[in-house]
Amino acid sequence: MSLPSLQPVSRLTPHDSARQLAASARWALEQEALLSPKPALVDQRGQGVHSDMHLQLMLDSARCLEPYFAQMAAAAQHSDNPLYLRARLGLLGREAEAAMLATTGGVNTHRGAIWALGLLTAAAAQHSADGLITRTHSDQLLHGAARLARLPDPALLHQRSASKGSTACQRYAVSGAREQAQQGFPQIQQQALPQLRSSRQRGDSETIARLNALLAIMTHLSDTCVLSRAGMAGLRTLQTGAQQVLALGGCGALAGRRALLQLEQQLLALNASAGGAADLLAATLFVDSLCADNNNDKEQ
Ligand SMILES: CC(C)(COP(=O)(O)OP(=O)(O)OC[C@H]1O[C@@H](n2cnc3c(N)ncnc32)[C@H](O)[C@@H]1O)[C@@H](O)C(=O)NCCC(=O)NCCS
Ligand SMILES: Nc1ncnc2c1ncn2[C@@H]1O[C@H](COP(=O)(O)OP(=O)(O)OP(=O)(O)O)[C@@H](O)[C@H]1O
Repeated sequence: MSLPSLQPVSRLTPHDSARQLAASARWALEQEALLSPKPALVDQRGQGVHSDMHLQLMLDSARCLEPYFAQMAAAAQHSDNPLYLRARLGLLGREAEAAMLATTGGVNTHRGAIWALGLLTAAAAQHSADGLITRTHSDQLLHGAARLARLPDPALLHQRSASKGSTACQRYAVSGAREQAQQGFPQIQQQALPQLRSSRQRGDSETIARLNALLAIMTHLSDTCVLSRAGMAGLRTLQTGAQQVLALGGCGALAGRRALLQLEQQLLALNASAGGAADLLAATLFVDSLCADNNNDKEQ
């Protein structure tokens, strides 16, 4: 499952580049699902705490979302009215959620990921004028997605149904998936990308670098998946445990790996898993694969 290689730009039509961005978004979701061992999440070892999910379901879900990401990219290429584009993305995002639920038999495999990757795909497409995917800086891409996320979604002006995420945000007075995007994905910018790149630089394998990036996200994220299932005590356990793994040298060090497995046991006991952090890791891999400021030499 290798990263769809970026074609020589002169051969790309706008249609091709929208498809290529969508392929990269799907690739990022697949890489996140396959990455192992992720504490208490679905991975190649098993289901973690998710009795209703398994690896093949995550991969099927990623595949069914690809055409929606392509439509989001195409919408961004063809619209010069930001308000119209935001409305269109909301529509496509909800269609993508419906397709996901139809594919998985009603299981929420990727709701948060559709939101983050949808916005990032659209922002990347805005940088692909005339069909050329311009290699941009990650800050620019994250800020572009944030600008879109801050625009009003007309479908939500009059009614917004309560979600697990919004209920957790209110109950614990924290910000959730919506604010994470509106603020320019601070956990991607400040924790995940720097950790991914510093791990690579010190010679960690790509798998270890990605696991360390996931843990870096966990150290600061107010993950509403964890809050909904295990409350503030569960979130503290996650954040402290992730900090501990990184302080012990990360997942590539023996002490760090032991701490990671210990964290997993704690999360399993709490029935908690960091789905929001997993979504942001997929978004991180997508941004990293597109941006000129990466330093990766990927082993696939
Ligand atoms: C914004 C969304 C994610 C709503 O999120 P909300 O916080 O209300 O909670 P909900 O329980 O529906 O989903 C939250 C999901 O986000 C992820 N998540 C949890 N915590 C966080 C966090 N702090 N940061 C980022 N992601 C998180 C998890 O995967 C979780 O399952 C989304 O459902 C939405 O509004 N979709 C509409 C479609 C749309 O506008 N799309 C446009 C761009 S594609
Ligand atoms: N590898 C993964 N394993 C599990 N969840 C993941 C993974 N990658 C991303 N996620 C995210 O985690 C979320 C699922 O978490 P969770 O099961 O707590 O949510 P829910 O369906 O809203 O709640 P519940 O299962 O309690 O009804 C999905 O929206 C998905 O985006």
